[in-house]
Amino acid sequence: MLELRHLKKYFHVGNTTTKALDDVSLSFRDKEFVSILGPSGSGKTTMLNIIGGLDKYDSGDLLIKNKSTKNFKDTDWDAYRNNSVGFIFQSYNLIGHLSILDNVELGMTLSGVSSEERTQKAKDALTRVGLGEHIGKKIAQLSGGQMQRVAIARAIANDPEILLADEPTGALDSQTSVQIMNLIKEISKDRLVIMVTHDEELAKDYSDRIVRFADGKIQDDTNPYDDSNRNQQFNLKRTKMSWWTALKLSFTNLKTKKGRTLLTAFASSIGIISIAIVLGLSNGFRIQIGQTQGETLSKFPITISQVATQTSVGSSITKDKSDTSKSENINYVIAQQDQSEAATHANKIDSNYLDYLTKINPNDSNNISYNRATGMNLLREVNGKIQSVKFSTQSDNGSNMSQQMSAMTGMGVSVFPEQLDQSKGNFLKDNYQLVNGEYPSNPTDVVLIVDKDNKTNINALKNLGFDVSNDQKLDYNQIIGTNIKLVNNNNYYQQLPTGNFMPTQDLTTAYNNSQNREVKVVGILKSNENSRTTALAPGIAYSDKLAQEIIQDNANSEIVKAQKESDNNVLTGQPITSDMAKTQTLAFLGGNDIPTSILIYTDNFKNKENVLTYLNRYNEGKSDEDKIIYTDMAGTVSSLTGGLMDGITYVLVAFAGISLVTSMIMIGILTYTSVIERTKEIGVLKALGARKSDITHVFDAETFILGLGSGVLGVGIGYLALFPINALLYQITNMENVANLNPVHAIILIIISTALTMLGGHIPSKMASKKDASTALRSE
Ligand SMILES: Nc1ncnc2c1ncn2[C@@H]1O[C@H](COP(=O)(O)OP(=O)(O)OP(=O)(O)O)[C@@H](O)[C@H]1O
Repeated sequence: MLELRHLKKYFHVGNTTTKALDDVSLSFRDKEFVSILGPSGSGKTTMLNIIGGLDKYDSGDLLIKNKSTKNFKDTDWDAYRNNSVGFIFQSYNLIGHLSILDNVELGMTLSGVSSEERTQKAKDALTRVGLGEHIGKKIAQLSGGQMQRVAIARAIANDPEILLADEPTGALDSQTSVQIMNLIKEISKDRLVIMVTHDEELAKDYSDRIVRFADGKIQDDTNPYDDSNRNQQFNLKRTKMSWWTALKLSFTNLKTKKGRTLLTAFASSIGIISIAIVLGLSNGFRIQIGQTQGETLSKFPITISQVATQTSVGSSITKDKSDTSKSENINYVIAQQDQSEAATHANKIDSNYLDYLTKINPNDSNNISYNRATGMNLLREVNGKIQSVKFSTQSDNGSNMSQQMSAMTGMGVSVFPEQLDQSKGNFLKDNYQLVNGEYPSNPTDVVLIVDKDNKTNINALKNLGFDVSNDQKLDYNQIIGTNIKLVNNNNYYQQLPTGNFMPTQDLTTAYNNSQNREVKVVGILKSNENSRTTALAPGIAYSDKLAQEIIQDNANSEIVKAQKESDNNVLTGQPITSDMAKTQTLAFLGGNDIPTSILIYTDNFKNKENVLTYLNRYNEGKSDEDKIIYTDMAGTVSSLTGGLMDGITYVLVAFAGISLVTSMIMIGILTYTSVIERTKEIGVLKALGARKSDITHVFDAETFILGLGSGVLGVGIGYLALFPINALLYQITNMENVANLNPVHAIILIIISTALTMLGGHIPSKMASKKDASTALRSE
């Protein structure tokens, strides 16, 4: 069965060498009860450990069923310990945090015996050792003798061929010792039992054979055996601990020290808590800033006018850096263009550029509004009388052209933005709420914009033909449904014999012309409370489509043709002095479809950046003269806040991250302590056949539980902490629910916490797995 051939095991400590086994040769029968006797330190335990595969020999050979173990790998030893050997120790070596049944089942759990079978076997073994009635007890509730019985049950549960007992009665009174010896004696009937003892009497009374040891050598053998049976087969079944067993072992272990585990989980969750709060705050602020950005930016669109001021173009105005100091030595003056004059730039907006703008990515900006200097020939019937009206907030009731034109340029225009992608929201619906009527659906639908108190510009109403005085109230239905006829140039202007044109005197005929378009006030809108956009000024607002249709109608009208040919204004007869003035006059008459200004609205800084990049790309490779210069009033402020927010978040997360690393180190220390505390358990597990990696798993499982626990705890507390933080912020800033933790961030944090703690605990786990089984078992 077992044969030791010239086995040597020396221990070297400092300069001294202890010959624990000094050329020991010994053979054992398949079934016998052998007692090893000898003085303390003679090498008995060492031999037992080597036979059990807990310790390695230096030289010689150990043959198991005639198979040499010289080339055994760790996994072979693990399997041998698990399948073939059962251990009984003087100090029982039970795992205190497991139940009696779990202790007995542990070895079978390692070798993958099914759960029913191993419970059955464990119960059988416990019955056999006389503990059938005590199965429900905890280890700590047992007497010494009972503990040793559990240990014996554990050793024989899987029916090993060899039972190794190291002073099994050493800690028991004589009466209990007899009971235990009887039990072992009975067990030895069908297997090899090797027992180390100091007790001569017990050895003589119970064993079949006594081997005496002294100084690592065999002194005497009462019943030597010459192993001649060479036909025995030796087979090993590999062991493997499942993750579930590892988790269970660690979980029950953690349960025994609840207080410490909870405190540790809490301490290491502090890092997670702080990161959760920082992320929640920055996430919330980001959303708030996003909203504010949207609001601010729709107030400050990117503006492209026919005449631009160049302050926004870095390259155009360069400062002379050199001549700042030596003004005393200068004897000349410098002629220089006026700053404001130098800063103006005529943008050559043409159909090319307009095309380019329609290709802006709708995700960056979906709303572009065009202001055209087109005049509108509008007529309305008021109290049975046809009168000329207009969409303007100018007070002058006359038809002064330059005033009309100026009303249509710059901020506060009354053209609502065009959408590049109709499917992506609706500027009016998103930013304006309906006070009455409906949102416009046709190009000829116009709306009246009012402020939050339902006030609108009195001139807008007067110019529409309403006879109103300041603070007068008008019913919604007086305004909604107002019909206005839009007359084309040919039907509106008549040519005088002088060649000049003038509006027709017969307004009724013009009003009733079937070619007229019918414009209708369909709704009253005010800006959403949370949007606060003021893109549209109080007064009438209409779509750019309407302006475009007018231009289409009038592009080839008589008056436009005449104006194109004439150097005089065909309405006033006055000479036109500049190209600019001519363009403007033509535009007013509908002879020019180039907008006077274009406003591009974006929702946030990133999109705005993208749009600006897109606009800059148009200028690439163009001469200064041909460049189109835009104005971005909100630009500087916005990039500043965006960057600042990012910066603050990074710094705070970095600080919080430090505490995360601290907790990782803490978990490392804790696992290390746990490894020290559980050294005995590691020894037991190894004695039962656990592999190195199984031991690592047990401790990895422990850190996994801790990491997951502290992650969940941290995120949970983080979420809770956001409530008082939000309440505080509400008091300070009046903003509701600012802090707001993204669930994705929460999950990532839990994963990070688990991963980091496992990382922190992995080194001690590895150390644990490397622990020498015999040393581990010797530890107290
Ligand atoms: N890990 C070790 N490192 C150094 N020396 C060791 C180690 N293990 C055992 N020894 C030494 O080897 C010798 C044999 O020890 P062993 O434990 O086998 O003796 P023993 O006969 O079982 O003694 P006891 O009856 O007191 O248990 C002793 O001198 C002991 O100090």
